[in-house]
Amino acid sequence: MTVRAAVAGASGYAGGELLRLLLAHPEIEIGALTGNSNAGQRLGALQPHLLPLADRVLQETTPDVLSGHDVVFLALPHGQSAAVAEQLGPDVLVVDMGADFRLKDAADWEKFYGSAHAGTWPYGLPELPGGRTALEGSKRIAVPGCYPTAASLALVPAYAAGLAEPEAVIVAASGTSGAGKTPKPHLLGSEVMGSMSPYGVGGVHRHTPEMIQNLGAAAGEPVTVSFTPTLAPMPRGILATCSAKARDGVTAESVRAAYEKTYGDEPFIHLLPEGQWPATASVYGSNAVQVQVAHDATAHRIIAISAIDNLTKGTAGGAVQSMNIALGFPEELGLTTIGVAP
Ligand SMILES: NC(=O)C1=CN([C@@H]2O[C@H](COP(=O)(O)OP(=O)(O)OC[C@H]3O[C@@H](n4cnc5c(N)ncnc54)[C@H](OP(=O)(O)O)[C@@H]3O)[C@@H](O)[C@H]2O)C=CC1
Ligand SMILES: CC(=O)N[C@@H](CCC(=O)OP(=O)(O)O)C(=O)O
Repeated sequence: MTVRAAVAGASGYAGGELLRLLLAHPEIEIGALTGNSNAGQRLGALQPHLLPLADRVLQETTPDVLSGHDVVFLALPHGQSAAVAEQLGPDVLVVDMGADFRLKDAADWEKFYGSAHAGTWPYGLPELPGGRTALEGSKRIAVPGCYPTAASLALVPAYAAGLAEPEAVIVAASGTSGAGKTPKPHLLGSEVMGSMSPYGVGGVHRHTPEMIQNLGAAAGEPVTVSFTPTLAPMPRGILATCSAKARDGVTAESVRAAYEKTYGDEPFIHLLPEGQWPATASVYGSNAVQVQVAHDATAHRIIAISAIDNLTKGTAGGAVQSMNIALGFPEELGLTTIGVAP
């Protein structure tokens, strides 16, 4: 069954990565491609790596242009999706790659995003407990943020198994594409190259409530999260170093067993052999997630580290994986766990 998909935000990084994946998806026909300031431009001028689509011209992002598709992907800035989504019929699968529908708590949304909460859609992280069931047959999907994807996949097994105290510390490094394509002074090559720097420090980053939501659901109790993002001099990738105090009686063996049980059958999550550590280079361009976990016996902390490609599993790959589940396709269709090296 071939489905016709439109992509709003096709000129951006998330939209470009999505199109790269959709071009390799055997059941997708690519329909309308839309933009904002770049409407009227050839895609080849904006996304030169997408050769088969080079002569397609971006249209305005309007309900008329987006209607008549089976699936509509929204890769728009925060706060722009709700107005578009409400114009699309209930039979269309709408996959929002922005943040608008990720949070359950309206007060959290208002505090971190500073606007009225649009609502909550099924959350596109199938590997969470109950995650697949929530997506099956759904017509609306909220794709997670890239940092919450990495951090949640690192720590959820520990919380779901009751091994960790409800106080997580997460420090994650992201490549610059996480900030989108719109030019910003702190993203100039001369600012980023050869340097790493923190930002959004002190519990103010907007992904913090999303992590709290995911970890709290897994733990069955509120979990506090201290999250510090850092910017790394690379185009793609997130390395999330996450830790929590271990509960009494927890051992290296019980931690390892919980992660093996949780991730043993997951198609995209690779729990690395003991002694091997995740690296962003290993998941470049792939939907794979590398995870490793250790028990620090001296500090009695669980240390869980994950690596993802922020644009693939962290955005577009997660969107395609969730779409596959919603439409009843094999979950891995059009996605790869094969990276690019060196
Ligand atoms: N980059 C990443 O790693 C991740 C991104 N996301 C999310 O995906 C979404 C897109 O991000 P990203 O691709 O990085 O951002 P970009 O800045 O690279 O792209 C933004 C896209 O949205 C379009 N756009 C901008 N303003 C409007 C508007 N008012 N109406 C309609 N379209 C508009 C732009 O069109 P034009 O160029 O024509 O102006 C462009 O196509 C965001 O919500 C982001 O949070 C989620 C997870 C990770
Ligand atoms: C490096 C960098 O700036 N990263 C972005 C994360 C972008 C992202 O994936 O999240 P959303 O989908 O919620 O925008 C940031 O920290 O704001």
